Amino acid sequence: MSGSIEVHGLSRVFHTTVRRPGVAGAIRSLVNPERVAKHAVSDVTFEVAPGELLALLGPNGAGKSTTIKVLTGILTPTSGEARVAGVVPYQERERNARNIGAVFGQRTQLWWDLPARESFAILRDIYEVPKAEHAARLKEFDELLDLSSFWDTRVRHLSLGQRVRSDLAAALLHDPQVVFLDEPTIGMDVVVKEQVREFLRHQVEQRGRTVLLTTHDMTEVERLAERVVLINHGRLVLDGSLDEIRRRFGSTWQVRATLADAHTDVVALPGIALLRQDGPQVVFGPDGPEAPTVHEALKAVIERYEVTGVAIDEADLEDVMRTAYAQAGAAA
Ligand SMILES: Nc1ncnc2c1ncn2[C@@H]1O[C@H](COP(=O)(O)OP(=O)(O)OP(=O)(O)O)[C@@H](O)[C@H]1O
Repeated sequence: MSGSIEVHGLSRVFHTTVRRPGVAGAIRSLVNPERVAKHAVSDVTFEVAPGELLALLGPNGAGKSTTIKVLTGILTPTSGEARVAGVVPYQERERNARNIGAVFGQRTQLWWDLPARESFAILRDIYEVPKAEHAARLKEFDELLDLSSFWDTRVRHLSLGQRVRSDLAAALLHDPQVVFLDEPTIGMDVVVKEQVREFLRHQVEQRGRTVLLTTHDMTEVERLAERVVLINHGRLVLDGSLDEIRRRFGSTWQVRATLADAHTDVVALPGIALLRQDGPQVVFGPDGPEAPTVHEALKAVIERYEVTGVAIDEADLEDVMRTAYAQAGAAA
């Protein structure tokens, strides 16, 4: 489908040789190398709808970059299949390259010794973008990313934040439907991070681009993604909303309410336990694995009781993800 990402039963195994210890071991490794198989991605299936931003999450070494490399046509899967905007990326690399933009936060795709603006012009020629279209898009990107203050400086002299903003513009100048971002804001200061997030939101909401994002920054996930796919040890552990992740792994919220009438008979609600009552002050918490999210609980409490004030305490997403990774790791 146009603009969608489809991944079905995707697996990628890397074969590496291990060196045996000691001199004798090294000689034996040369004569008879010991090969080990690393299952970087195992039977992963998910889809991203056109115009959706999905965060692909997981601890270091989970298989996120390997998945993105297959989807950008850099790697061929060992088994399973993938389609990006209807194209099998590793079979039709050039066609796929026209439909996608990719930014890898850890390395640049720009010409190191050229000013970014010259790289943009080269990319315009490579992708055969009409001049007026290119100029209009560059103007839009400049307004959002403030590129003109540094686009005449050689890329090797740019700060990290300036370089990644240039990379983002370069990746999107040919107007791709699908964008892959592998840790785009890694190492950036908070102001530039926010600018980049605003830009990405604009690209999804106003331009309808499909974005697959990997990040270890949970604030980024909260700001940008409605849906996340969580992988660990190469296997898909969860595909759902942030609320579902919170519900499964972050059951540490509390809803504190002040009742209008201190004599109200307070009872537990479905999935919500009454933790404490002290006169008009009542505290509710989650009851069991099927407990609602803190926002659903808040709604249930104020619908059921007449209250003069409420407050919520919520586990932050970093804590929730730590629990998710630990539990997923144990299960994998
Ligand atoms: N070319 C390769 N050869 C051998 N093993 C590899 C290769 N590329 C990746 N791996 C292994 O595959 C696993 C998944 O790596 P990948 O880079 O996809 O993880 P990741 O989720 O992107 O991690 P991070 O968050 O640290 O970037 C790791 O164990 C890694 O060592």
